[in-house]
Amino acid sequence: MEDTLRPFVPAYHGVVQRDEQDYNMMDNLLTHFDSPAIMDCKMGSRTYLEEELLLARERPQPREDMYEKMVAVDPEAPTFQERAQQAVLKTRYMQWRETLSSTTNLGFRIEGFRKPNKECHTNFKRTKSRDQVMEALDNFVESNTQIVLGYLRRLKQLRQVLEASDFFRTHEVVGSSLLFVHDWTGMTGVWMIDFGKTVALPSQITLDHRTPWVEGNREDGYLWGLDNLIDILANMLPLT
Ligand SMILES: O=P(O)(O)O[C@H]1[C@H](O)[C@@H](OP(=O)(O)O)[C@H](OP(=O)(O)O)[C@@H](OP(=O)(O)O)[C@H]1O
Ligand SMILES: Nc1ncnc2c1ncn2[C@@H]1O[C@H](COP(=O)(O)OP(=O)(O)O)[C@@H](O)[C@H]1O
Repeated sequence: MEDTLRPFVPAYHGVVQRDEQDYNMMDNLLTHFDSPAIMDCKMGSRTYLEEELLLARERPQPREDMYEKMVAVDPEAPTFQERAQQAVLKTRYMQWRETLSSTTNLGFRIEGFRKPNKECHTNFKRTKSRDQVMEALDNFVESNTQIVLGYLRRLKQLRQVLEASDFFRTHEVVGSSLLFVHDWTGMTGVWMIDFGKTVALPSQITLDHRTPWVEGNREDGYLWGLDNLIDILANMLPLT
């Protein structure tokens, strides 16, 4: 990854083997915080790669585990055929999760957060509207304006860097998260994590990450989501 993005990703220290398993070594982003609050926001308007969609068409592999996860949230969600199979395709499950949450309408969703007292909040599968998202963010920052300002500053810097980045322009970035961290001293940080589904584009394609996705254009809605996230945080500030 290029130099300009380096302050926004954990430093990577290669692969290590433990008990015949490979592990990616990277900096612990929580090191300099004191009892931090942590939030994971999954960015983008789409959470599966275009190549996953093609594969699902060529070799459909219905998933029973995803059917179970689906009915646990909404017993009415499966179609007649899915009910008969007691299984759903991964892309169908992912699309259902996207429309249920704010991924489709805002281009990001809250996956979960942990408060400094270690209380975990992970029940955001149906957190969809602007107001619902704002309420959850306000809970995370405990209505602290200084924390919101710190996050806004950092997110605006990240947006500037991403808009000018050749790496970003030439990669489809799907399922990647922003990790938000703050503590009682008022220190804040935001980093990009989880690049498991970040793929280089063919040389003739570049993305602006804002144009709506239609199959084939590879757009992922990352910057559109970041715009919405910045806008929502800015609207949480008291009027001056
Ligand atoms: O969040 P829930 O509803 O449980 O669904 C999960 C997440 O979407 C995972 O993405 P992430 O790891 O980014 O959170 C995804 O892994 P992938 O990133 O591999 O697609 C899982 O797919 P499977 O690993 O195939 O089950 C899927 O089951
Ligand atoms: N460099 C890091 N420093 C501290 N915590 C991290 C770091 N990377 C990931 N995490 C924590 O681990 C969680 C899962 O990370 P992620 O990269 O999404 O892994 P996975 O794809 O296995 O879910 C994040 O939400 C965050 O809380």
